[in-house]
Amino acid sequence: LDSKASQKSMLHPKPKGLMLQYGTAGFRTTAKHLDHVMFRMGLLATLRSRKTKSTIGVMVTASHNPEEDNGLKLIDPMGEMVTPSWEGYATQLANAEQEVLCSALKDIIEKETINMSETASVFVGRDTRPSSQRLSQAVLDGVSCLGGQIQDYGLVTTPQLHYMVRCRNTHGCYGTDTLQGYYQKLSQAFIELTKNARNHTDDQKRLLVDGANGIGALKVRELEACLQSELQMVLFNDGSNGKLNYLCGADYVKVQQKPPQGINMGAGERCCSFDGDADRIVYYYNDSDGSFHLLDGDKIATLISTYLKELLTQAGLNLQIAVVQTAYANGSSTQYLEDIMKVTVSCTKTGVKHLHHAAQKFDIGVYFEANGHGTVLQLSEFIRLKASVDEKKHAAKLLENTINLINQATGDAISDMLVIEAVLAIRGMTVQEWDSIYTDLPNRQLTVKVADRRMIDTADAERRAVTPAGLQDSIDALVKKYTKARAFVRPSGTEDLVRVYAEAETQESADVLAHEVSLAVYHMAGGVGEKPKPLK
Ligand SMILES: CC(=O)N[C@H]1[C@@H](OP(=O)(O)O)O[C@H](CO)[C@@H](O)[C@@H]1O
Ligand SMILES: [Mg+2]
Repeated sequence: LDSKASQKSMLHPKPKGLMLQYGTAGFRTTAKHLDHVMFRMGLLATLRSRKTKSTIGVMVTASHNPEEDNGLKLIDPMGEMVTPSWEGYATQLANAEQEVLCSALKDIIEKETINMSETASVFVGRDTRPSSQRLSQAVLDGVSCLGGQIQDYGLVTTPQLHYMVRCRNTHGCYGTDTLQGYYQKLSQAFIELTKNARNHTDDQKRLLVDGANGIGALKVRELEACLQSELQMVLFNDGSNGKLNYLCGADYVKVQQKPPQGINMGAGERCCSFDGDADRIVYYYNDSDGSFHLLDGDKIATLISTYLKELLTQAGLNLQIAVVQTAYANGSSTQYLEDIMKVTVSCTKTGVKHLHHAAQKFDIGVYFEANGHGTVLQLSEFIRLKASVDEKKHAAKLLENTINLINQATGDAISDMLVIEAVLAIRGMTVQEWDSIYTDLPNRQLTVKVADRRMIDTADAERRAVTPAGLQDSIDALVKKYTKARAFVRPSGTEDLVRVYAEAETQESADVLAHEVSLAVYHMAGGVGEKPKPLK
């Protein structure tokens, strides 16, 4: 075994000195540097599979990042992200120099007392990046090198692979582990939910979809065939000529606060954007006066939690529903959920794994990052659908179908889109009505380059900077100058920079505050390069 692993690993050599870290959402860097990481993660996934006696997933993708990048995400047995202690192993294994790779492997096997004669099973998927096929081949090499069984799903969205893993390890209780099984489960639930919906006119059924020139676009096409025209999607940025994530996709729309290129929006038309691996979604529309309105993860969480809360009441179920957010959640959304909806709101660090974990603590946990990554957890365990009164029966049926529509393994742009479309149809709500539930505080996100972003340490779910000394005091003093203002800074977990967030009563104040805070970071936390310039 040893000699096989070391021989094979020679075919996937590690560039000497290259150090990478399993970050907020896995490995991510320029595709050229990833071959050895892929091979080694194939090895690691096989160990993880033996350890858990379950199927493990490996997804090759760099999500919303540029086409030239790539990356990898490891998926644990229930379809969730890999557990933190194994993220540590992933980093160790990725960084081991060639000569010590085998002993690094042995260390893990010993520490975790892994029985190498157990069978191992690994599911592999990839996005549409040009480098993904070659890199996923390296993963497969790693798996077969340690004798693991492989199922290669080829081109799938990240959440589809999470779904497959969950299906396999729950022995069919969650669904069938094929693409057809995925489309059928979602589309049946969607059709059940919407077929008797009040205002499901052709107008209401129309949705413009920006596929970010990625995998989401391909998969929307496949889904479409199963929806029996209950949803009429018009697809833009389908990858036929544009570049992946370039001037389009959910991240671009959220950060730039403007529509993607390549979409043809009529006034009031409902539009959505996926990111490059289709695990995020944001909605938006243009007013009749041409002004752009974004409905981000916070608006989505509000819509879904309000709908679920109402259904629970109608079904006579007394369950605690909570919304989990991060510091990036718009202050208006938090206020609306807590004060008007009387829903518990909890705030965690950035990164889906933190939100997912926090959401598991409630009967029903709705979690969304402001950028549109999120889902709902634990519906099925708690809802016993034994309603007797007719009205209750109806609500219970709606709940049952809603559960089937949700990908509980992870945030899923396709599933979230169908949930949102169903809720809007059931409530007979336009995108403008949804938007007007509360009004976002104007906000701005900026980034600052510093010599070492680890200089900044945060506390209180990243809302306060503990180091460098004095930085938080400066931020507090700046925030005080504006009405309804809030600002915070944190080191990114995926890029070598510091992120700055500010919100305030007017866009102008939010912009100025974000710039002032950027300057404070630049001066106090070792900024490099040009001083941050004010926004125009
Ligand atoms: C402000 C922001 O959007 N941050 C993103 C980004 O993390 P950073 O740690 O901020 O780089 O990428 C993560 C992975 O995709 C995502 O979970 C997170 O929400
Ligand atoms: Mg993504």
